[in-house]
Amino acid sequence: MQITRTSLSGVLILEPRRHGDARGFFSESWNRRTLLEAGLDLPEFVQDNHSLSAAVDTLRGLHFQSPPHAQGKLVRCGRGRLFDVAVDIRKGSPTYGQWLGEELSFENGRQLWIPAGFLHGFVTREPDTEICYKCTDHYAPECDGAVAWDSLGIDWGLTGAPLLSDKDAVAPGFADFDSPFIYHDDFEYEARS
Ligand SMILES: Cc1cn([C@H]2C[C@H](O)[C@@H](COP(=O)(O)OP(=O)(O)O[C@H]3O[C@@H](C)C(=O)[C@@H](O)[C@H]3O)O2)c(=O)[nH]c1=O
Repeated sequence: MQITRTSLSGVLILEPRRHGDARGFFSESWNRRTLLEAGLDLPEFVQDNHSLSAAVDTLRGLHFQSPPHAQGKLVRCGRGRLFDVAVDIRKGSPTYGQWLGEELSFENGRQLWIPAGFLHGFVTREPDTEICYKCTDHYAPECDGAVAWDSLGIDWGLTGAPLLSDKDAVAPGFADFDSPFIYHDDFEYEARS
């Protein structure tokens, strides 16, 4: 398991080992003990999500759930290829309002750990792309929120107009967004030697 820090404290790239053989590969896509041994103690996951986006340039986001149902998400791509985006919305964070994007694909098996306190969204780069993510809290529609995908200057790498949900098409811009999250400095991951 390779764990890599990113430009946003708390957001990590995880690359589980793939055991290839004549049949294909085997990979432990989630193993709490392996991560603990690597020095990473993630919160408990209570819900797994899986969605299919049929068309290229399907864009879902940018989403969050407010406390008390804030969600950390461990994201991977089950099929196809997508560009996954996290935006720091922790008030007082040195990187507040900054975003990062990572390509997650079936091919690269990469995962993105996005703690609570971030917006999350993605755009598909291949047809019939599937995303799978583990969440640290249950779906709570009353705490569900969205920020307009095009209000943060994110380079989504679109090839045409994005396909959006009705909800995402009318989401408020980041300038009008009052984040419910406060920064606290305990997001650093220290690899154990
Ligand atoms: C998110 C969610 C939706 N639903 C329902 C509500 C609705 O009828 C249908 C589709 O919901 P949405 O349009 O919100 O789905 P979607 O736009 O895919 O929402 C997801 O986007 C990505 C970027 C995230 O980070 C997720 O947390 C989630 O917000 O599924 C659930 O039953 N459970 C859930 O956990």
